[in-house]
Amino acid sequence: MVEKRKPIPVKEAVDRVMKRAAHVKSESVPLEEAYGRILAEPVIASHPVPPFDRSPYDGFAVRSVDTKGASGESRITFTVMDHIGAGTISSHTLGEREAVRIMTGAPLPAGADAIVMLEQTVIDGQTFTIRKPFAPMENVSPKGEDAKEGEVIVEAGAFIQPGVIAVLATFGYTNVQVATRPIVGLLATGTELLEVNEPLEPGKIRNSNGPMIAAQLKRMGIDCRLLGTLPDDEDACFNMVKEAIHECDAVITTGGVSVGDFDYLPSVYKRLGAEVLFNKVMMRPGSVTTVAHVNDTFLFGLSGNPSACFVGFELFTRPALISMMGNDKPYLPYTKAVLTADFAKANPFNRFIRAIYESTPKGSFIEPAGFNKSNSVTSIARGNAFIVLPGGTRGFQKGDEVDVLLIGKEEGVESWMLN
Ligand SMILES: Nc1nc2c(c(=O)[nH]1)N[C@H]1C(S)=C(S)[C@@H](COP(=O)(O)OP(=O)(O)OC[C@H]3O[C@@H](n4cnc5c(N)ncnc54)[C@H](O)[C@@H]3O)O[C@H]1N2
Ligand code: MOO
Ligand SMILES: [Mg+2]
Repeated sequence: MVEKRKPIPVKEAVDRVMKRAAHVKSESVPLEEAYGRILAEPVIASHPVPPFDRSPYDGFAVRSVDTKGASGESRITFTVMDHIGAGTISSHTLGEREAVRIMTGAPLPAGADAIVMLEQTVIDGQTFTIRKPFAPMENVSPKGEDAKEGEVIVEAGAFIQPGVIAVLATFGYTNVQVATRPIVGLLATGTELLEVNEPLEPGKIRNSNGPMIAAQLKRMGIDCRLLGTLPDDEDACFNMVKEAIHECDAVITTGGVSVGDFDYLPSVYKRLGAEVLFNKVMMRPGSVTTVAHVNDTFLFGLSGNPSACFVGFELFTRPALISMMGNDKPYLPYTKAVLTADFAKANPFNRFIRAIYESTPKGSFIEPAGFNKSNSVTSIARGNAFIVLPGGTRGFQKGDEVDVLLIGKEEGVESWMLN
């Protein structure tokens, strides 16, 4: 008899996966390799930024007290005693109506408490005049204005984007403590599968899911262990997965998760004694996506159908792996957009339509990315987002506002916004 599966809502499925996403360890990496990793320690300012009062302009450092009373009719004259650029310290201490010619980034000389921009002066040899008074600290970039010593600048768990790299460099982190990347094994199953370099044969197709998933992982900065391609053979699949769970934090398979005569993943999970978190989700495509857990290893049983496989990864595998690295923004960014084409089909379950999203000054628009069945490979190539239509609806028209999840963004968001 065909196994009867109980479908659960997408949100419930996402929650069940996320609850099991345990943190991986951390490791130290050189700063040059830290981009794209997840911080395992907060970045704390080890000194004030800037570390000294400095000039934000090319100009003259003066004592504000000497500028009192300056006006167009009564200009005040200063004598230039020294000349410094960024990186150099003046040994001169300013006396009455003395100035140091100073360039952007250079520390204020002793006695100085204001900067006159070059454009605010009339220069004559070693002297210049000004026509307005300057307040104490006017045009000065004071020590600590950007960061105070001891301040937490970036929290642990943050995605290391180029700005975080800049802050790490500022504070002299030659090495950074980051979350280790989960070790992920990837296995494609299917007797019909040919390798990419093989010519087509009757009844066969090339394995496109394997390379696609490897690229989805790569987009997250995660390399995978390629476990190859296996025919629909229960023992072969069982042995491969059994071996892989000892070495991997997650094993991703594609194919063989439905109820067909050659769909062996359900019996593989049973033989492994794995806890199946779910094997039917109220969504299309990807309804048969199965997630299981055994010996601290996730088993992501993604569907063989390419679009279903892609959606299953983005909805379940991706946030789980991100959360395992301690990042608290694991979910796809959510937004809304206006449909620019009708979508007449009924949606018994939540539908995730591969779509082309565009944000313009006139608003955000979205259209399905062509042929959109579960077995479509082309719509994945054309899309950059999912249109999400709620289950139990039908007949969305051009002009309707729909829910959208954005794909391929460097950083995600903190919560899953849909049901
Ligand atoms: N009686 C039922 N039949 C099916 C059901 C169902 O509920 N009852 N579910 C359907 C749905 S929905 C999906 S999705 C598929 C899921 O199938 P499997 O995950 O078991 O995957 P396979 O049977 O192995 O293959 C399905 C399809 O995908 C192609 N495929 C497989 N692997 C790859 C790959 N690596 N690269 C490219 N394409 C791949 C395969 O050739 C098949 O065409 O089941 C429905 N059936
Ligand atoms: O899992 Mo199937 O793709 O629902 O489409
Ligand atoms: Mg099948």
